[in-house]
Amino acid sequence: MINYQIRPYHQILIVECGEPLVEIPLELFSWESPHPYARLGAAYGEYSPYFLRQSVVNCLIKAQSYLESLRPRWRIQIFDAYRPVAVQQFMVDYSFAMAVEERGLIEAELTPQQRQEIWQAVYEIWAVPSLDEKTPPPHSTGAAVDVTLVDDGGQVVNMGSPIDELSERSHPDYYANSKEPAAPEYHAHRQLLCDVMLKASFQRNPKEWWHFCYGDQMWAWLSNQPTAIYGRVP
Ligand SMILES: C[C@@H](N)C(=O)N[C@H](C)C(=O)O
Ligand SMILES: [Zn+2]
Repeated sequence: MINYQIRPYHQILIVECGEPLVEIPLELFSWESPHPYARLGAAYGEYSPYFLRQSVVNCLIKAQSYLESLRPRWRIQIFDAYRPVAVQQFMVDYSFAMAVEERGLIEAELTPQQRQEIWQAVYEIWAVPSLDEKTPPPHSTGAAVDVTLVDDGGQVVNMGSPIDELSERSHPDYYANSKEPAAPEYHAHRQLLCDVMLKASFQRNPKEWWHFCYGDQMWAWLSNQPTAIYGRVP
């Protein structure tokens, strides 16, 4: 295994609590249809991407209600939630192919160094599609959710970078010290999202402004819990 694929949260023991995956009550939230990864051809099988563990859905409902108390009629937009390992693999491969194309390269002609640099960029933000039960990708546990905000006029709020961008702009505090004129606005939006999610017991991925979790290994690691309560959904 290459170094950049090892995550510190993978050392956390999983004591699976057996809670079911349930459908997110989408009427309370904003969401995209068709789902962004399904549109690319990702196959979800038995569940849709809009499923999460029961307690995670409860937290998400709390976050929505905190948001409304601060910003009436604003909505949390659910970009992605449950993701089978096969979809994780599909998106990692897609992301690699896009990164090759953006660099003006051809996959069959990549040097080992180019290949390694691109995989490193991909795995900066994507979890490895591991089938090992001790190291599940966060979304395959039904404990992770990628979200943004929609304002009272129904517009997606500008966070300064799109979800899933392979760049430093994805770092939650990227705009905290930026000189860009709109930086304070972007940072405030990211903070608002983070505040309502953390108040509802989620933790935020230190590398992505949009990824939040409750009950998985990343959450346990970030909140100093001895164990995670959700492993890969069977
Ligand atoms: C890339 C993003 N959509 C995401 O979900 N990243 C985390 C780390 C993951 O792949 O689980
Ligand atoms: Zn995520």
